Amino acid sequence: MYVVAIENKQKTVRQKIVTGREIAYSQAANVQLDVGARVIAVFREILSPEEARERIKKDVFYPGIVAEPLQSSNKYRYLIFFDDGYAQYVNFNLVHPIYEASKDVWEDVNVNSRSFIKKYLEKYPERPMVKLHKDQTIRTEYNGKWWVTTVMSVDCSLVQMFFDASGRVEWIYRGSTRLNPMFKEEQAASNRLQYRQRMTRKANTSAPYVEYTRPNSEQLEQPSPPQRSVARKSTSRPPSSNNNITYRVHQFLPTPAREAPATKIVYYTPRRQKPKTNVYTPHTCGPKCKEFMYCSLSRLKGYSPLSKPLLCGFYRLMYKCKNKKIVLYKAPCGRTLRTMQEVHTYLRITKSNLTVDLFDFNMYVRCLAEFMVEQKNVLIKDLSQGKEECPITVVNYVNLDRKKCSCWQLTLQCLKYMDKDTDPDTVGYQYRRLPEPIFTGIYECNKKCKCAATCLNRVVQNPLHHKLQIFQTDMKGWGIRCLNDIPQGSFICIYAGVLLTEDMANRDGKFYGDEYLAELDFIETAERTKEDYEEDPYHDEVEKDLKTPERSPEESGPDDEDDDEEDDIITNTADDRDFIPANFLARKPQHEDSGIRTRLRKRQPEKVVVKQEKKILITAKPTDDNDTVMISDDEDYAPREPSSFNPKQDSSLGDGDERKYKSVRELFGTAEDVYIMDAKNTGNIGRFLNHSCSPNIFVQNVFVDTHDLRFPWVAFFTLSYVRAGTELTWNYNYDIGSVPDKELSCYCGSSECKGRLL
Ligand SMILES: C[S@@+](CC[C@H](N)C(=O)[O-])C[C@H]1O[C@@H](n2cnc3c(N)ncnc32)[C@H](O)[C@@H]1O
Repeated sequence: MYVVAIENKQKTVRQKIVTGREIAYSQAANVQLDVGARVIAVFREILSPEEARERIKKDVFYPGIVAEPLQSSNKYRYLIFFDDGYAQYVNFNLVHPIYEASKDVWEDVNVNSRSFIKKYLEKYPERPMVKLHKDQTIRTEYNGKWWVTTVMSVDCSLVQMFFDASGRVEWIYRGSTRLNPMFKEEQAASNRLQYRQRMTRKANTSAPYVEYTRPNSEQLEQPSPPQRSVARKSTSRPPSSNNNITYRVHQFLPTPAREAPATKIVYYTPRRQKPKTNVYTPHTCGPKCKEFMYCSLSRLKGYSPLSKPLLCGFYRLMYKCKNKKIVLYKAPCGRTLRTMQEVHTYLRITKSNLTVDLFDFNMYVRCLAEFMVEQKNVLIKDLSQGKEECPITVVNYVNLDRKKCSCWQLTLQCLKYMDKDTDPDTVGYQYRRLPEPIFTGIYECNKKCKCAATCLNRVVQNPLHHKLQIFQTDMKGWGIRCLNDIPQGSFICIYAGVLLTEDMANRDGKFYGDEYLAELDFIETAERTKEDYEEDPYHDEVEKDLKTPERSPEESGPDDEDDDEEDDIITNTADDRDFIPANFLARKPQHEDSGIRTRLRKRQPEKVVVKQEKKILITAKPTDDNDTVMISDDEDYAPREPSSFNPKQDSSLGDGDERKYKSVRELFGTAEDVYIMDAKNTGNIGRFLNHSCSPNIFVQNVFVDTHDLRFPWVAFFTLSYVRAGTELTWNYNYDIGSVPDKELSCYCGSSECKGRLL
C-alpha cells in the first residue's frame, strides 16, 4: 500500500492509501512498452468549433492497456484500449506505466471491457479485423441496436464511422464486435449452424470482410471453444450415377518433384491440309458446308476445346473497327460468324458436330496457346487413366425454347430475387457457359427430358472438357492448373466423393482428417440469401424512424489536425524493436496533437484534470462496477460516458441478420442435417482444388438427376477468363476458428488474403 498526498483545487492536501495498481509514474517510459502493459494515457477529445470557443481542450489521463506497440506500421504510436471502452492512438510521451499490475492484467480492467481485453491479449498477435475502406457501408452497434454506418476514414487499426441516421461520429477498433462483419465472424465460430457468406453471392465481392493477421505460432494460445469437430468446405455434391469419373486417390500421387519443372506457353499452328477455302462465294449454308472442313472432330481427341474449330478449318480473325478490336470467325466455307448466336445457327444448319462452346469472341483468349511442362517432368500423362477423355459430342442442337422447358423455368425462379428489369435470357447458362452464379440453383435437363444430349441446358453432366494438370505448389500441397486459356463461365469439373451424414463426417474427420470434406448446404445458403434480399427494406425503416440531424462540418471529416498527422508519417524502416524514445524525440519535433481521436464524447466539466505529482500520479481505481476509474482524486474525477469494444448485451440484438422463417430442411424430418461429401479416398479431380481468398472459379449447385434440395451436384465454373498455366482455386468458405485446436494459415498469396483458412 502507498500513502499518497493529494492536493485539490483549493490547495488543501489530504492523504490517501492506495495500492500500486492505482498509481502511475509521472514520466513516460523510456523503454518500449509491451502489448498488455498497464498504463495511463492521454485521451484527446475532439471539440467542435463552438465547444472550442467555450472551453479549452484538456489533456486527461485515463487508464488502459497497450494494445499495439510502437512500430512503423502505426506511425510509432501506442494503440491504447482504455478501460471504459474507448480506443485511441497515443504518442509514447503521453503514455505512463502504472506502478504495479496484476499477473493477469485484465483483472485490473473495468468489468465491461475485461473479457474483450482478456481475449485480445490471449490471442495477440493474431488479430482479426474488418478490412474497410472509405465510403463503405456496414452495420455498427450503438446502444444495443444495429445502425447503418459509413466509413469516413481508416487509421491503421481504427476506423472512423459515421452513423447515417443520427450523424454520430465515432472511432472504433476494427476488431470490435460492434462492427457487424466482426460480430458475424464471432457468431460463425461459435455457432455450428451459422449461415455463411457464399461464393454464390458474387455481388458481395466488395463487401467488408474480416482479415486475420498472420499468427505467430509461438505466441499464440489455442482458440476459444468452437462447435464443430472437423473442417468442411461449403457446398458440394457427388453424382449418384453419372459420367464424372471417380478413382482411388493414392493411385496417382507420386513423390513430389523437388524442383518446379520448366514451363512455357506454346502456340499450336493449325496444319492446313487443303488449300485455303475461307474466301466467301455467295451460297446458302447447309450440311454441304461441312465438306470444306479439314478434319472431323473425332480426330481431335486430346486437343483443347477452343483449338478444335481452328484445327478443323475455321479462321479466328481480329479486326479493328472504330478503334475497337473485335473477333470474327470465318467458317471453312467462307461464311463470317460474328456472334455466338450466328455460330450456333451455323452449326445447326450445317449439321456440324462442333459444339458452340468451342468458340469464343473474347479477344484476350488465346485459342491456340497451351501451357507446357518439360516432358521429363510429366509424372502422369492422364490422371483419369483413360477414363476422363475429351467428349465426342453428337451434335444435333435443337433450338431450345426456354419458355417451354420446365427445367429452364426452375432455374429462372431466381429472377424473383434479381433486379426486376433483368432480362431472363441473360440468366443461367449462356451457350453452355455460366457467367454468374445462381444462388437458387440450376436445373439441368436430364434423361427424362425430350431434348438431345447436346442441349444447351446440359453442362455439368458432361465429362471434363479442359486440359488440367496436377502440380506440386510451394505451400499448399497439390493443386490444379489449366493448360489452356479458359473463357469466363466455363465448366471445370464437379466435386465428387463419398456421401456422409453429419455424425459420420464428424467421426471420420476427427480420425482420418477433414481436408476433403465439403458440405451440401445449398438449402441454408439459398435461404440466407433470400432473407438478405427481403431485409433490404429494413434499412429504410430504421432510417425513417430516426431523426436525421444534419452533420456539422466538424463532424463530417477529420479536421486540420488530422491532416497534420498524415504528414507526420515516419519512414523509418528499422526494426520496431530498435525504437529509442530519446532518439525519436531528437529526430522528430513533437507534435502537439498526434494522438488519434477515438470518438466524440459527451463533454465533461472542466475539472477533469490530472494532477502531476513529483514522482507519481494517482490513477486508475479498479472497480467492478460501472463507475470506471478514479483519476487524480475522487473530487476531481468526472467519469465520461462509457463506451465498449463489444455490442451491448441486449437480448433483442441479433447479428443484424436474424432468420425469420423455418428452414426447408426441417420438412425432411427433425433429425435432418446437412450431408457431407468426403473426397479423401474416393473422389475426382475436384479434391485437388486449393483455396484462395481471391478465387478464379466459383461453386454452383446444379440439380441433374434429382430435384431433392438436399442433393445438388456441386460444379465449378470460372469466375473470369483464366490464362493457361494459372492455378484454379475456389473459396472454401471455412469458418475460421470453428474447429477446436485447429489453425490453418492461408498461403493463397492474394492481396486480399485473410491470412487464415481455419
Ligand atoms: C481439398 S485439399 C486441396 C488439395 C491439397 N492441396 C492436396 O495436396 O491434396 C485441402 C487442403 O489443401 C491445403 N490448402 C488448400 N488451399 C490452401 C491455401 N490457400 N493455403 C494453405 N493450404 C491450403 C490445406 O491443407 C487444405 O486442408
